[in-house]
Amino acid sequence: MPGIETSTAWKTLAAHAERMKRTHLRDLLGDAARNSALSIKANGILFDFSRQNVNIETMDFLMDLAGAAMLEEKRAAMFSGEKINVTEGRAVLHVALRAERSATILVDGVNQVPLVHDVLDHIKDFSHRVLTGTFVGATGKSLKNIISIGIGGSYLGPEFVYEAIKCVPQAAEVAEGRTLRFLANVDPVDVARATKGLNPEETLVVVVSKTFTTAETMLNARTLRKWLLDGVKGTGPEEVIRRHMVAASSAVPLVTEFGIDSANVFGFWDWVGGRYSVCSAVGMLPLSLTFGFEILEQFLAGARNIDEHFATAPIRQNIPVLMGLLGIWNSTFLGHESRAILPYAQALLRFPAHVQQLDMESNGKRVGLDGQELPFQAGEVNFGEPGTNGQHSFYQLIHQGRTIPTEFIGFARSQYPVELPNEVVSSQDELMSNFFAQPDALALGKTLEQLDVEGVKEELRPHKTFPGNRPSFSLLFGQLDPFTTGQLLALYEHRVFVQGAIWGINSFDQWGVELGKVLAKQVRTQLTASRQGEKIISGFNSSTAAMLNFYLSNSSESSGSAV
Ligand SMILES: O=P(O)(O)OC[C@H]1O[C@H](O)[C@H](O)[C@@H](O)[C@@H]1O
Repeated sequence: MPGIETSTAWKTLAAHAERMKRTHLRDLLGDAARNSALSIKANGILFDFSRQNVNIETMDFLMDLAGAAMLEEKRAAMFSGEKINVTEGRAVLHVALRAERSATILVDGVNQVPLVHDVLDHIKDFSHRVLTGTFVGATGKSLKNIISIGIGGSYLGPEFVYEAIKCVPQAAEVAEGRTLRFLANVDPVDVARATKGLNPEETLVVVVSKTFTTAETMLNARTLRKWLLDGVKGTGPEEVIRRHMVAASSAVPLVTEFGIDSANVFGFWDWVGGRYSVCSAVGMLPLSLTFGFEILEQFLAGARNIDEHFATAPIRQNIPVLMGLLGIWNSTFLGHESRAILPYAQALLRFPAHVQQLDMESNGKRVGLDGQELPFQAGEVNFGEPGTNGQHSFYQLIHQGRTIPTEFIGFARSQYPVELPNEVVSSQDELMSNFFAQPDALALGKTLEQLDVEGVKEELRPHKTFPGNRPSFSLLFGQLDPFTTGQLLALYEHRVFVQGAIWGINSFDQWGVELGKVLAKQVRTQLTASRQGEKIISGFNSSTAAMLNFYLSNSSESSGSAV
């Protein structure tokens, strides 16, 4: 099939983009009919994209592009369990992780949904036993601390959801007196941070790894196995591991080889990509052990709610489809290479980091499905911080430096309202005043003439000018709770799918992370030899060899300061 760039829809959009580059959001936003057409309400969410550099015609052309890319057919293929991850021969079924018990999704003729619910039932039962003190540590103490070891997709999603849900009062109540910490980095400092102040006798370690071979995770798992064996006395090592270590993995034989009881392995399947695995045991296990399964069920229901919307809503009214098409428009047609994710909710502080992996590992590709080099760039640089913090940090660049499409995520109600008697607004209204103001500041900007009228000194006017015309969209929800957290997760997962489908790439492999791992193996071998007295560093270019020499000669305490 010829690349999407050969389609009429693509060429029409490319020509249209040249015209749209000459329009300004100041003028576009003056058209109330346009604005109301570029805003939809669905599933309790308001999605306003009137501050994108688009008019009604642009949206028509983008719909044509979706048709030319066979977006709806590709979406149906994903939902029906076709092996759309062609380079790995796998289905892509994170939607099955939150499917209703009664649903049927076949892979190789086998319904996967009952398998999903078996594991969910197992998690429900196990977390209930831990939370009620029926399953206890080897010395009889209740397991009130959880350390979840995992990296990449086995860490970022669960951490984002943990931070979001821990701010929900009902969840905070269940988690009272409990600790959940994540250990991702192989930096020994992360081990120290994760274990600091915890009693191993009261700690359950959850090893989360799809492959159970990831170097960092396995070293951290061995490190914490030793920490447990050193710290839990009076019983044999097998009992200590059986009582204090469990796993979420799709590689059950490797887990049992490690020493973890097969009864305490919570499986998932090759059709769950790491960065799409939050709704599998990867997230559900550590989070249920902290907040209880019932709260996590609401999270799954939220994700399912958006799955249904994505699968069935007409594409013009379909939030992830619109988000994805606008992503294509901004990056491919208008040339904006980055985007900023700005949740006006402190509880979403780790959401941008999750989206970073989800989007950049999925769509940061150089070839199409057919292996041909793409004639355009795929993927964007994603970054972000909660508002208003970001405003006091990098918004300067967004307002007056580069043009970076921004994504504002806000909530109508706070979980912890603060209303001081002598303040003009509540803290939530103060926060949201910024949420509503920033998109207009970016879109409308401020002209020299306005500054003149305001009496600003002439020499300062250029410095105080805001060009405006900087696109953004706004997603507004009722309240941040487990359900809306699930909705948000699924919206962004499906947006990634839409962009990958239009670009014609495989969003579900990640060969780009392999080369560095292979080279690290070579360095590891050299470091082992050097530590055993081998004087010669070989097999590296002179730059790496010099850095290794510097590292080795400064790495013992007696070698003093490195510089
Ligand atoms: O879950 P694991 O198999 O340990 O993988 C952890 C992570 O490492 C890999 O290198 C990939 O880049 C990620 O997509 C993955 O999530």
